[in-house]
Amino acid sequence: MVKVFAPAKINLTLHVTGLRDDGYHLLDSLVAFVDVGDQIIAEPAPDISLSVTGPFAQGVPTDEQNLAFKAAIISGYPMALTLDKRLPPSSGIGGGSADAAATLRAAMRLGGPQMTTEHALLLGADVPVCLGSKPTRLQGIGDMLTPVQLPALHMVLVNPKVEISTPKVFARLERKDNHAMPETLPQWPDSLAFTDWLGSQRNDLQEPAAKIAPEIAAVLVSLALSPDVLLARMSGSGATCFAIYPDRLTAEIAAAQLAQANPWWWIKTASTLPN
Ligand SMILES: C[C@](O)(CO)[C@H](O)COP(=O)(O)OP(=O)(O)OC[C@H]1O[C@@H](n2ccc(N)nc2=O)[C@H](O)[C@@H]1O
Ligand SMILES: Nc1ncnc2c1ncn2[C@@H]1O[C@H](COP(=O)(O)OP(=O)(O)OP(=O)(O)O)[C@@H](O)[C@H]1O
Repeated sequence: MVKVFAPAKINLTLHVTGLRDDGYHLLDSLVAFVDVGDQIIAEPAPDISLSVTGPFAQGVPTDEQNLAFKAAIISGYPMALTLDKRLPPSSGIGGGSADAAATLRAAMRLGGPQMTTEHALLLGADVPVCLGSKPTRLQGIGDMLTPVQLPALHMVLVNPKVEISTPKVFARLERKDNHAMPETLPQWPDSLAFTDWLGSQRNDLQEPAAKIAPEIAAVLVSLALSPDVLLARMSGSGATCFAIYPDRLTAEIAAAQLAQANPWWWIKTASTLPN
C-alpha cells in the first residue's frame, strides 16, 4: 500500500500566446506546487476501484470519469484507490490533474511500468507538470516543461466556492495572441524580488473568468486589501485566487482575517514545496 500526496498546482503566471487548429491554446505559465492537496492511497488489486472521501467528496465521480480512475487504466497496473478529496473541484488549482499524476506515481511506486509525459498528456494538459510537481515553466499546451528555481513563497489560497468550466473560460478570452514571458527568466535572489517581477506578468484568463464568476473580483479585492500582501492573482482558469506574503506568519494572519470576514469561502494558508 502506498500513500501519495497530490499537491495543488498554482499558475503564478498564465500567458495565453496562441491558438492551435485543434482548439487547444498555447500557454506560457510559471507553475508552483504547494503543501495543500489531495491524497491518493493505492494498493495492488485484481481490478481498478475508487472510493472518494474527504470534505469535497460530494459530486466527484467514482468511475472512469474520475481522472484518478483513468490514470489507473493508463498505468496498466490495476489498483484499489482511495482519494481523499481536500481541494475544491473545478477550481483552477488542478485537483483532478494532481490526483491523476499521484495515481501514476503510485502505480510506479508499486512496481508498475514507467510513466512519461506522453502518458500523462493523455489525461489532460495539466497532468505532465503535476507528474513532476516541481516549480516549472510550462509551454506549448502543457507538454513543454522546463524546471525553474523559485524562492520559497508563502501564500493564501481563496476559492469563493464557485465551480468554473475551463473550456468556457478559454472561450470567453478575446485575444489569443498575448505576449509570452521573457524568453530568459531572471534569477530571483529572494521572494520580494520574485514577487516584484511577478507583478509585471499576468494571468490572461483572469478577466474572462471574472466575467463568468463576478465573485473572483470580490476575492481579488479582499486579498489585495489584506495586511502585508505583496501580490494577488487568480490561478489557472479560476476561480481560486492566491496572494503572496513575506512569510508564513503574515500569510496565516491574513488567512485568519479573511476567514472571519468571509466564513463561506474556502481559505488555506499554503507554502511552496521545495525546488
Ligand atoms: C488552464 C490550465 O489550468 C493552466 O495550467 C490548464 O491548461 C488546463 O489544463 P487541464 O484542466 O488539464 O485541461 P484539459 O483537461 O486538457 O482540457 C480542458 C479544456 O481546456 C481547454 N484547454 C486546455 C488546455 C490548453 N492548453 N488549451 C485549452 O484550450 C480546452 O477547451 C480543453 O477541452
Ligand atoms: N479526481 C478528480 N477530482 C476532481 N474533479 C474531477 C476528478 N476527476 C474528474 N473530475 C471532473 O473534472 C472536472 C474538473 O475538475 P478539476 O478539479 O480537475 O478542475 P480544475 O481545478 O479547474 O483543474 P485545472 O486547474 O487543471 O483546470 C470536474 O467537473 C470534475 O467532475
